[in-house]
Amino acid sequence: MKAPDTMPPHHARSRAWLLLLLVALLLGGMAWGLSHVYQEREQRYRHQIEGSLQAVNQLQLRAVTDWRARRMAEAAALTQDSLFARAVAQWRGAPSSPQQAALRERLTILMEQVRYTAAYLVDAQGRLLLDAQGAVTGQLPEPEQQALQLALAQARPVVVELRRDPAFAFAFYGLIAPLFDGTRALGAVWLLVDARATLYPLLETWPNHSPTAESVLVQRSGDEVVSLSPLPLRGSESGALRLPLVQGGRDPMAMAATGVRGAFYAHDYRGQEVLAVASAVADSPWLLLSKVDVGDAFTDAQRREWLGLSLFVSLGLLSLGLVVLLWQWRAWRRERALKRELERNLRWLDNAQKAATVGYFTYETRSEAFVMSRMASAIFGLPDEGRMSLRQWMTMLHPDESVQTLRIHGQAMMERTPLRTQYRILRHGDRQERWVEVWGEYSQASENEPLLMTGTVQDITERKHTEQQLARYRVALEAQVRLDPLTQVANRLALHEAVTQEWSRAQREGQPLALVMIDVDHFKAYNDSYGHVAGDQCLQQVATAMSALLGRAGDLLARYGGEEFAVLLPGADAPAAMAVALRLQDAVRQLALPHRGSACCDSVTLSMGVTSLQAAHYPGADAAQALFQQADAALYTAKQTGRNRVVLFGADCMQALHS
Ligand SMILES: Nc1nc2c(ncn2[C@@H]2O[C@H](COP(=O)(O)OP(=O)(O)OP(=O)(O)O)[C@@H](O)[C@H]2O)c(=O)[nH]1
Repeated sequence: MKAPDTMPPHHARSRAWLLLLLVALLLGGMAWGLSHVYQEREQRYRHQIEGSLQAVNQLQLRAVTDWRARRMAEAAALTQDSLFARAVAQWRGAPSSPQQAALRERLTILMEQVRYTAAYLVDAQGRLLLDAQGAVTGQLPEPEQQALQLALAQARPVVVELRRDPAFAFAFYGLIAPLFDGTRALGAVWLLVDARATLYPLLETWPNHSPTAESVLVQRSGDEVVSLSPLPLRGSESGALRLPLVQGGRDPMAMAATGVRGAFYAHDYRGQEVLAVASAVADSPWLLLSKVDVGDAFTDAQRREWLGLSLFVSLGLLSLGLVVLLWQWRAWRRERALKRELERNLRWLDNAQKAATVGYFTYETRSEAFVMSRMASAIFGLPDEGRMSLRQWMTMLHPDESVQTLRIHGQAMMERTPLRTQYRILRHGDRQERWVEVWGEYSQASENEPLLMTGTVQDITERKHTEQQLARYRVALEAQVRLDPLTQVANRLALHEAVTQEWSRAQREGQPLALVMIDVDHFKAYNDSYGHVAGDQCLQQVATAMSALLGRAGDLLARYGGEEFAVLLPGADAPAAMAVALRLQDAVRQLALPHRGSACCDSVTLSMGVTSLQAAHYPGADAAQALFQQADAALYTAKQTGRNRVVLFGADCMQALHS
């Protein structure tokens, strides 16, 4: 099965960081771009707003200047009106009603056409003579009196600047137009303009309605600055606003009075931050101040700006959201594919575990707990909960192997070597004894991470049973291989192995080793007399009798071949071996097996050759052959010297040995 195409965790982590960095850079770039655009546009709007306020100011300035010029021109025209002057001179010389009526009419026309509030004819001393209604009495107020003298002296109209006078309920603007009859000063016409009617409306022309916009005419008066026109934002407060220049600070009126011109920012009499434009009205002491609250002026611009920006930001966020959505969607799809792959693999692994009865587990050294797969839990006879504590596991170990198992586990953990072990457990639930084989490896992701062992566990109970049966069978088989089938004593192979083994031991321990070679006398004749089957039985009886006699550990009776036997006697010196041999001979004699074919006796007899060697005197393994040769030579001598006897190897046997 193809493994899912997964990415190593550190690669996935670094990719996530890279992505985060990119997003941060993108957002940072966007923020920088936005603030840059915002600042630039704010600057542009600021200039626009300042420009538009300046334009309004200029417009109003032009209107006010024109208004003054027109007034002056009209006054000049009156001064130049020689007909009117002559009429005044005649009326002064000889006052008559028709002439007075003509003069009144002229004054009325003047008021109606040029919208003067009042027009008085005064004499050269400033006494009031006539107005549009008729004759009047009184004296020019002081400022007008001074203006009259100046006008008469200069022979041209003189302005009496806008002011309030207790005699009038309104602020008024006055002009003194001197009249001359030739070079004789006749007096003057005092023209009064109610500023409310024609001047103030000029300051209310604003292209855009702004609740905080206002224009005001101001004039410096000594150390003060005085408002000449109403301030709508002052509300109900009436009268002129007077502001000492030393306290003016950043008041726009004070700043204008001290020479600031153009657009500037200030704090007005309400304490509001305002954008103001100040300009001087030509040929007058007036200053025109137009202002608007900064907050108000910029609100609209900001609203438009924010709208633009929010559209931009919304678009940015929308595209970012779309990218994130796309990314999420792709991640979700990839995750779903991986999940499916993982589920397939887990199913496959589960099936594989079931088929192989292999479970997998993880052992966490920090929590001292095994986290196990379903199959591993089943092997340990636990419910399908997937966890087993170290203590729980230890109590399951078979008492015979628990120490060794713990030692092997501990060693693998200490040395970080692969763990390969088999041990028995006693399951708690069903009390069954099971064999398990565990393969595991310890690992540690980093210094700070806990040591972890992952591995597999397999139930090998059946395999173990089979192995044990095989072992038993093998032992039995091996025993069979070394057993003589007829007599059930050891065969020649077993004898040779025993001789080699005992010879080595005898050499190590410095002990003697004795061998007795035994031959049934005239056995051919026995077969001939009683038959081969009887011969077999005879051999069996002889073997059984001799076997019953040998009781010492290590003593071995073997059938050497045919009717020949051998007895190996570890630790027996020559006399001891002789004694055993004689007892064996006696045991067979006592069987009293009839043997009519024997030339030496009526019953079955044995001939024996005995030898005992001190192994230390024969270095080298092959020297064991000497044992056989000597025993054989002794047996040969026994046969040669009449049979039914025991001969100890000695000098008399040497000839047989050599032959
Ligand atoms: N019944 C039986 N006879 C066997 C067996 N093995 C060997 N023999 C017989 O034992 C006889 C041995 O004869 P020989 O070697 O001539 O020796 P012997 O007749 O005993 O004469 P001596 O040894 O000189 O006393 C042979 O006839 C073999 O056939 C066996 O397993 N069963």
